[in-house]
Amino acid sequence: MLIRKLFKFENAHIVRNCSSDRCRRSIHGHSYKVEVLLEAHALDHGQMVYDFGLMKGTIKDVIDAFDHAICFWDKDDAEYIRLCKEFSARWIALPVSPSAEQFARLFFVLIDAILKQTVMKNGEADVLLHSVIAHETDTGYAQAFRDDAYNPRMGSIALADIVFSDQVRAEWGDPQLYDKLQSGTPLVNPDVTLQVKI
Ligand SMILES: Nc1nc2c(c(=O)[nH]1)N=C([C@H](O)[C@H](O)COP(=O)(O)OP(=O)(O)OP(=O)(O)O)CN2
Repeated sequence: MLIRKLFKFENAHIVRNCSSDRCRRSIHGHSYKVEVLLEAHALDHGQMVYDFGLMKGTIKDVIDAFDHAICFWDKDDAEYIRLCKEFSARWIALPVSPSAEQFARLFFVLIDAILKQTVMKNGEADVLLHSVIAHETDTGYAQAFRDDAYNPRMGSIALADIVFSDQVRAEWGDPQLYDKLQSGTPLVNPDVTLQVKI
């Protein structure tokens, strides 16, 4: 069974080397919508694949980091990168270009790491990230599956190569969030008291 939760953020970028002229050499923004699809073959004690409420913890925090930020490819022109950092407190350096395709892959890698480190407390069984859909506009989206996220032919994405500005990190409920994610620190879900014996 699949469940899906939708997240939203506003973000600015340039996508170098693309065919669309407006896209490749003018900073522009999008109101992104990100669909996170989780898969399981059994249900938790609440008879859910994974409580939507739990997805509003670390998963939401990581996606929200991209809100009101500028993203740039770390291979972009050094002066452009310097100016992005100078004029925007919220910036994110990426190891890949910020196309819809790469956003879908980036979020897959980030959320996959979160789920792998999450200590589930309510009987959740084999919850896996199925795919991530990144809507760049109302009419265009990309969907990344596991094979895409870790496909070196599409560019390698390591957590250490996604760099969040100090301002982005400071605005997290837990400013150590990304350090914890990189070091494999367990992310423990809240304990649950069962009202009905099973
Ligand atoms: N496959 C992709 N194609 C394009 C991407 C992308 O990420 N993946 N990105 C862009 C630009 O960022 C552009 O801003 C969006 O392009 P487009 O869909 O053409 O935008 P419109 O606002 O013109 O959309 P309409 O709904 O068709 O008006 C370009 N291509």
